[in-house]
Amino acid sequence: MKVIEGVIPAPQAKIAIVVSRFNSFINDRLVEGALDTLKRQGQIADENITLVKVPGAVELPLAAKRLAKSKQFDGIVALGCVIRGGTAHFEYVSGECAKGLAQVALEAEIPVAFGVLTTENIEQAIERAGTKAGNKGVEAALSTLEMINVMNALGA
Ligand SMILES: Nc1c(NC[C@H](O)[C@H](O)[C@H](O)CO)[nH]c(=O)[nH]c1=O
Ligand SMILES: CC(=O)[C@@H](O)COP(=O)(O)O
Repeated sequence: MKVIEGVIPAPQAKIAIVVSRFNSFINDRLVEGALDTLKRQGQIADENITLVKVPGAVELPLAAKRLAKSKQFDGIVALGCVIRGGTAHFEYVSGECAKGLAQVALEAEIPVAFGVLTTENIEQAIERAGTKAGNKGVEAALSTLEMINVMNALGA
C-alpha cells in the first residue's frame, strides 16, 4: 500500500498570513500562534512570511485570492474572528468568508487554512485564541504546513 501524508517542517515554503482587523484583540493572538508555529515547527524564516491585514472577515477571500494568483506563496493562513450578535449578520459574514476561502483554495490549488473563529460570544473566542481551548492560529498554520507537503508529494 502506498500512503501519502505530509510532514510539518516546510523550510523552503513561502507563506502569506491574511488577517482581519475586526476583533483584532482576538486576531492578534491568532497571528502570534500562527507565526510561532510557522517558525518553530515549520522552520520557516521570517523573511519568507508575509502578513496582510484587511478590514473584516468578509474581505479575507479577496485578499487571499490576489495572494494566491501572485504565485509567490505556497500556502495561505487566513485568520479572523466572527462573533454572533443579535441579527443574522453573523451567518452572512461567516458564511461568505468560509465559502470564499474554500473557493480560493480550489481555484488556485494551494492550501488556504480556515483559521477564522465563528463563536457565539466573546468568551468562546478568548478560549480559542490561546487560552483553554487552544489557539486556532496554531491549528491553521499546522494544517497549511502539512498540506504544502501533501501537495508537493502529490505533484502537479
Ligand atoms: N461582524 C464582523 C465583521 N464584520 C465586518 C465585515 O467583515 C466586513 O468588513 C464589512 O461588512 C464590510 O465589507 N467582520 C469580522 O471579521 N468579524 C465580525 O464579527
Ligand atoms: C458578525 C456579527 O454578528 C456582529 O458583529 C453583528 O452584530 P449584530 O447582529 O448585533 O448587528
